Amino acid sequence: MTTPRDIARSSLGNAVSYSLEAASPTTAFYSPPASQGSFMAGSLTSRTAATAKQLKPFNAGDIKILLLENVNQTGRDILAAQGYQVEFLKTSLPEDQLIEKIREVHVIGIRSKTKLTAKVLQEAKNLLVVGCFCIGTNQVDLDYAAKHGIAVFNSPFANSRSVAELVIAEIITLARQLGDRSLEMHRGTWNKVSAKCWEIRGKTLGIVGYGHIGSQLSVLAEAMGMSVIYYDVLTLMAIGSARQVPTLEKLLEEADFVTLHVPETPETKNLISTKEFESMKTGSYLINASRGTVVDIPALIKAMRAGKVAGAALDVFPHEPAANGDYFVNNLNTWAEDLRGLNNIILTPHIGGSTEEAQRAIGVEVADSLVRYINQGITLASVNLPEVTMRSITLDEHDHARVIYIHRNVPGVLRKVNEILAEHNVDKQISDSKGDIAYLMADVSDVKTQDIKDIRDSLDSLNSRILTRVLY
Ligand SMILES: NC(=O)C1=CN([C@@H]2O[C@H](COP(=O)(O)OP(=O)(O)OC[C@H]3O[C@@H](n4cnc5c(N)ncnc54)[C@H](O)[C@@H]3O)[C@@H](O)[C@H]2O)C=CC1
Ligand SMILES: O=C(O)CCC(=O)C(=O)O
Repeated sequence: MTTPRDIARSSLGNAVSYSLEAASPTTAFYSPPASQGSFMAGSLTSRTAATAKQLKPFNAGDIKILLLENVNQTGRDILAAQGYQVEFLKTSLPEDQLIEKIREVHVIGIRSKTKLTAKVLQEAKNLLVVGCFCIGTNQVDLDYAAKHGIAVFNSPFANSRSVAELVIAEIITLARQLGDRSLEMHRGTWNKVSAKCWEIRGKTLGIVGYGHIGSQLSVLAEAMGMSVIYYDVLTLMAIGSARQVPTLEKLLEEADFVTLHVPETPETKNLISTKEFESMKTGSYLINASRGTVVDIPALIKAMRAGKVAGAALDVFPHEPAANGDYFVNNLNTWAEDLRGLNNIILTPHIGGSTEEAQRAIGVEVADSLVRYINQGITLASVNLPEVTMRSITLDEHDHARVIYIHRNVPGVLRKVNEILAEHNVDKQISDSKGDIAYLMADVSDVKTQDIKDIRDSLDSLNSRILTRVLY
């Protein structure tokens, strides 16, 4: 069934199909300015596409991109170098304003705060793709997006090291009560104490979630003389001398410092609550730089007041404000003032991944993924669509077109698609599925402008269709 979104998105395609002849020879080729789109190792897009033909599903200038949450300059440059229209905002937007804006755009770039729920996405009639300029993708309804042919990309590990380094800093800061001493000095109080201040050498670090961040942290912690144990739902190879433990309870019973590096899922909601605090060693410490929902904060407050937990560092919270300002109060999270009143607690505004290095690398990685997807339909690194890639159509290949057909994964689709493509020479074709959704890409030759419209119209008429794009 054709939805308003499909009509809006294909009308972009139609509008541009007819502008094919009007495209100037230079705009038909991919040649971003050398000064743009590269940082350090450089943008993948600008490195790999030199001899590739830039496929024209549209005039690049028709593509509207909204970048929220202060996406790094590197990413903005790569997208602007393509000639897309890029609107940039430093903050995220409240839902009503987001809905207004998202109706207009083909691409949205966000970080962790912008919630792309089904309610928001259903208003996004033109949206082709979402770029999460971060690791976490829990803020996007990935399933809804896939079912409506909206690809989602993220940066799976460019900020892992930054988070791991922050956690190392926090372990020492908590062990030495540095936060409290510093606050006292700022207030003019000299308070030289050693009671309950510790070296971290020889202490046990318990890592919950031994993925990119957890395993990186494991290496750093061992280098500083800590013993590392970890708990993960998967059996994972231990790095160095680290040791996997079979249950969360076992980890909590053994660790002096517990640090959380799991994604936000229904299973990780309140993963650490009253029962888990009871299992922890008296005088141990908790660090959470994963997602705010993973810790039951009222239970943490109780455990800290009771002396069970000697210190905590929280970088993430169940409700985080959309912009910087004086927002960390009870209006946002009912327990905010209780938390602020505790001793030896480090509270940071979700800055785990906020380093120049991480943000620059993320900007390049995600912008490259977006450009590849918009211009060539390549889904490599997509988190919600099957990962499909094919070599580019080259400048020598005239009258070639790339057909992309996102469809429901039901029997008989390939036969019908190939009947439609049969009048042309299919040079290469690939198809893959992920759950209910399949992604087919075919490069066909001997295709004239009128054929492009016919191919798209025929594919659009199939009832398995989610989205058709023909790039040429
Ligand atoms: N504070 C910040 O600025 C940042 C926070 N993050 C958060 O950190 C999380 C972890 O990041 P990565 O290490 O890159 O993710 P990852 O996907 O590489 O690793 C997560 C690990 O957690 C494990 N896991 C999942 N559910 C679990 C459960 N119930 N119990 C135990 N283990 C479980 C997985 O098997 C996996 O090994 C992200 O999902 C994100 O939410 C990521 C980057 C920056
Ligand atoms: O830097 C950000 O805004 C988000 C960092 C984060 O939590 C992530 O990458 O998942």
